[in-house]
Amino acid sequence: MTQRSPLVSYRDASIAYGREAPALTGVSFEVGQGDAVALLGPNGAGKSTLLQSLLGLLPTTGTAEVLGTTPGARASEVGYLPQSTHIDPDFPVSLGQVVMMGRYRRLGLFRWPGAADREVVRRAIETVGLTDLAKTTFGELSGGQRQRALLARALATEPKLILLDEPFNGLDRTNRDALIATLLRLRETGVGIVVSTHDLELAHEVCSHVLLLNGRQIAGGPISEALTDTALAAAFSGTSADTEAHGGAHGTLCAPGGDDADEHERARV
Ligand SMILES: Nc1ncnc2c1ncn2[C@@H]1O[C@H](COP(=O)(O)OP(=O)(O)OP(=O)(O)O)[C@@H](O)[C@H]1O
Repeated sequence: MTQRSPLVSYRDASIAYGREAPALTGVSFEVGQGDAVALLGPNGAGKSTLLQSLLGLLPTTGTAEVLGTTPGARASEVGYLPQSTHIDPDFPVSLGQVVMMGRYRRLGLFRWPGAADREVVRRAIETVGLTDLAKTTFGELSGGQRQRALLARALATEPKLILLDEPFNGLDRTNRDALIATLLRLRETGVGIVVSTHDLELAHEVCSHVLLLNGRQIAGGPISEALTDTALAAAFSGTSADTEAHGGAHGTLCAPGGDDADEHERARV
């Protein structure tokens, strides 16, 4: 893959769960270095399905390439932040150790981490702004801090591409701002991002591109062109009257940010 090749290239891709009819069809998009693509759509639209496909976990027909090859083939270079985690908060493991777990994906289980690996882990924790809490037990962190710690764990693999499944759900303003700053920094370093979200404000703040989904791709492209009220109405059929009532292009459902998670609900679609 050359430097200029896209990190992700999908052309008319369909994704199915086993032998069932495809959950998502007609997906065509690219992610270049430093691009961030917001996946928007109602519940059940196929956002998580597309992320699973990018991870190589679901059968995908059509053209589907991640890092120049079949999805899943270069899994250690793709970071993933799932909607929920299985780390038991009572398990006595520090934030730093959780992030080092991510590094083991890159090292393999049988290589002992060296100074360079510890430095990568330190930087990952610094990137998410949790250096002061590196020795704190994971269970003692707030929900938002845990989310940032898990992003640091994903960053410890030094991914070229990072996939995030609704990472902003329930975050307070401080953690939300920290996560946004982290994602913007990652974009500057050339990392590609695909993030599923219900949050239009976030899409505008973080993302360069958008895919509107509802069982199929409704629209896609640069956010300033593709995120129109018409496209939103088509994707969120049933809420189109509301959407139109708020008028204007470029995601005018966005509400100004508030100081707590409740206020963000107003910007959710
Ligand atoms: N494990 C599964 N087996 C079969 N079908 C599934 C499975 N998981 C999801 N689906 C179906 O795939 C479709 C897309 O679901 P998906 O979870 O990708 O939507 P989503 O956009 O991520 O929704 P949400 O915003 O609620 O997370 C839905 O019809 C859903 O029922």
